[in-house]
Amino acid sequence: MAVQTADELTKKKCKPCEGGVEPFDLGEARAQLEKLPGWRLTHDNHRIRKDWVAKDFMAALRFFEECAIVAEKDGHHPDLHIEGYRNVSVELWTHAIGGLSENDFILAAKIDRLPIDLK
Ligand SMILES: C[C@H](O)[C@H](O)[C@H]1CNC2=NC(N)=NC(=O)C2=N1
Repeated sequence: MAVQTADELTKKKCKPCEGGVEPFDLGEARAQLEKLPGWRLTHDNHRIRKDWVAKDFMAALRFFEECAIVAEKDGHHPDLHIEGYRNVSVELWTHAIGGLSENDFILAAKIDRLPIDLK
């Protein structure tokens, strides 16, 4: 998969995925992450994750709601983590293929455009 800019990714819509798609290999994932500041590989390079510190608990949950709206619109869903009432992380992977697909990078780029009240 050719590397896309964050802007190019935000212009795309996630495609329904029920398997049968080859996951990104490590090289492809690393190359695409260059265009997505703050995102890193986790879970043996099968997921991508980014962390924020929200202003407070409600700001964290408002951010999660924004993420949920984008996820539902695109039909692709993040794992959402909150610890210590305001430390939030979003983790993305394509469950149907047990690894990373273009959908994960599309959603990451869209999530980066969402409003969040930071600490
Ligand atoms: C048909 C539709 O694409 C699937 O049910 C979607 C729903 N949301 C999803 N979200 C994520 N992260 N991975 C999936 O494999 C997935 N599958």
